Amino acid sequence: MTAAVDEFDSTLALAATGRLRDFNDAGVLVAADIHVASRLTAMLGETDESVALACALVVRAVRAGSICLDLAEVRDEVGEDGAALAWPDLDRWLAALAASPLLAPPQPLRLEGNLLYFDRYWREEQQVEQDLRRRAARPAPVIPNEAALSAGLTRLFPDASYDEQRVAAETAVRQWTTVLTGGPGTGKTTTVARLLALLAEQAELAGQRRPWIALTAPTGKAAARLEEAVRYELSERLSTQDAERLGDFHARTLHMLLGRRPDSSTRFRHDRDNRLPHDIVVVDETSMVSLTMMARLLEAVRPGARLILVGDPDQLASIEAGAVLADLVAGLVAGGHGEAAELRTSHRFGSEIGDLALAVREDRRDDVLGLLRDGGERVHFVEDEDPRERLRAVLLPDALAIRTAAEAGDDVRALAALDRHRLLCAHRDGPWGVNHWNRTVERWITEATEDPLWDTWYVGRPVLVTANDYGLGIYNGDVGVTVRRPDGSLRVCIDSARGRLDFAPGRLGNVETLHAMTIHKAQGSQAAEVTVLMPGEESRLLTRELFYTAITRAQDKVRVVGTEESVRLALARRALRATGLRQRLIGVPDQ
Ligand SMILES: Nc1ncnc2c1ncn2[C@@H]1O[C@H](COP(=O)(O)OP(=O)(O)OP(=O)(O)O)[C@@H](O)[C@H]1O
Repeated sequence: MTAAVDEFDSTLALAATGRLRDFNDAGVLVAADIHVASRLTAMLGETDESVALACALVVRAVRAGSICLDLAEVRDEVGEDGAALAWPDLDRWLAALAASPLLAPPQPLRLEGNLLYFDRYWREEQQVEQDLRRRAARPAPVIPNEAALSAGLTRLFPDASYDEQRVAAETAVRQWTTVLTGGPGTGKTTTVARLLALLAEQAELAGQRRPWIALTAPTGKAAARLEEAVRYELSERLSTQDAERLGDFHARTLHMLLGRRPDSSTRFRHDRDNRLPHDIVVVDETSMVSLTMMARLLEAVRPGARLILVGDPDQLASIEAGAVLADLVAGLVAGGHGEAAELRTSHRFGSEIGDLALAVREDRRDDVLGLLRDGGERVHFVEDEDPRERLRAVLLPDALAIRTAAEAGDDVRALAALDRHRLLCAHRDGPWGVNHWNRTVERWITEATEDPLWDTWYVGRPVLVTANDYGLGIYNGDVGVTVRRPDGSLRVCIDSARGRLDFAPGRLGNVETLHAMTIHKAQGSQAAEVTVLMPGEESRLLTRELFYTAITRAQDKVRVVGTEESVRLALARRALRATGLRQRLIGVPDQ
């Protein structure tokens, strides 16, 4: 007996036949993968089923954030779902592809070893590689006076606690492109601020003008944090002379720095023909930069400008395709194109969160569980079978504090209350998802206040902006609170990169309630306290990178709610993405 087909299941391509149909029925391919493959093969007259399958699997790979499909690995990567399927023999598959019209001009697909790409990503990867190689091939920056550099390094990185940072800064001074990596609180921003002071001093010694600096990050929130942290370091910790040498600067999102164009979302005003004028470009949260944005950035940076890419390669990669930072760290060094500068020591208060992050990163499972269970004041593990009461005790007081401040029209206090804590979920739906917990917190507020919260917009509703709105000046990732004004009307106060902005609720289209948020959306932001809800053990999203990203959002305290099994599973599963950039930079052809 055959299983009944659900005609309304949007993942099923009912018109598909043969192998594509089998892969669709097994849940490996969805309808969209098959539609793209069917159209491309039909347009170019390709009749070989294995080529259509490869094409559909490339769409699937890109959907999951990969740049390309690794034909040799895909069967293992699909795992159990594909165990009973008829996979093509690798050599025959490669031969069929090599002979396919899809790989003849205009070449919608490109084959590189075992890696199959859509043309666009192949070009972008090639461009990133070539631009990086070109930058590495330039003569190293001239150091006007070695003794002065040494004195500057000692002055700005004075004692043993700065040893790692001093080495990183010296590495950066001597090359055009630097990748500065480190986990939470390892002093990346401190190093950047002091490195900028050092570079400004070097420019002065060489009789050059004050360097023109661009500070940027993929999100408005991350850009604002970078600017604030660099400003703090310069004004509170460094000399007036250092601060004056640097002059004024503002951080902007990468999109804003490159200059948006009304006619394109992937092309910018600054490109190879109209380079950025800056002498130093610092990019924070580089793990969130997609391959496409890295390609656009590299073509826009002047060859003689320094590029400093800062980030944590162990975090989740960009939402869009690519794993650029991790590829750069592995590829640049192994390919001999420059040194990565790695910071390992956490400097933030008690280092429990840093220790936990390091144990997660290094997959030391027993240590991770030990730290979760005996992590002291800053790390908590909630293993209750039903954690609702414990969560209520944490979440409701915060929600009520936001509401009280919002009722009083005090947006500053409401936003401060909102920033105190974040509840992070892996999923949007399901019992451990954002939607469920947003509703749960709203129900608790109703029970506590007897306000039924009928309307979408209520006093104290915290919101997350989910798309850039250049007209309003608010960006994906900005957060806000709905407050009552003295005339009784509701306004939404948003903490944006341009300061606090205030809108009538009706003007905001792309926002969602923020009693809980997904870990993916929390990338690039931090809160004093973070509670992480581990998803059920069957969740495919549960990976080491997801868990690491979640716990490293916490500045003071992290609470993990889940089971030992869910933690062990998270550590065991990797969110790996297929890309060819690492191998290209190393220069070893794929096997
Ligand atoms: N060498 C040092 N000695 C003592 N404290 C330091 C040192 N370097 C940085 N710090 C302090 O440690 C804290 C974290 O530093 P910083 O913000 O530079 O780290 P980060 O790696 O940028 O952190 P994030 O996780 O936010 O990206 C700051 O309070 C900073 O002042």
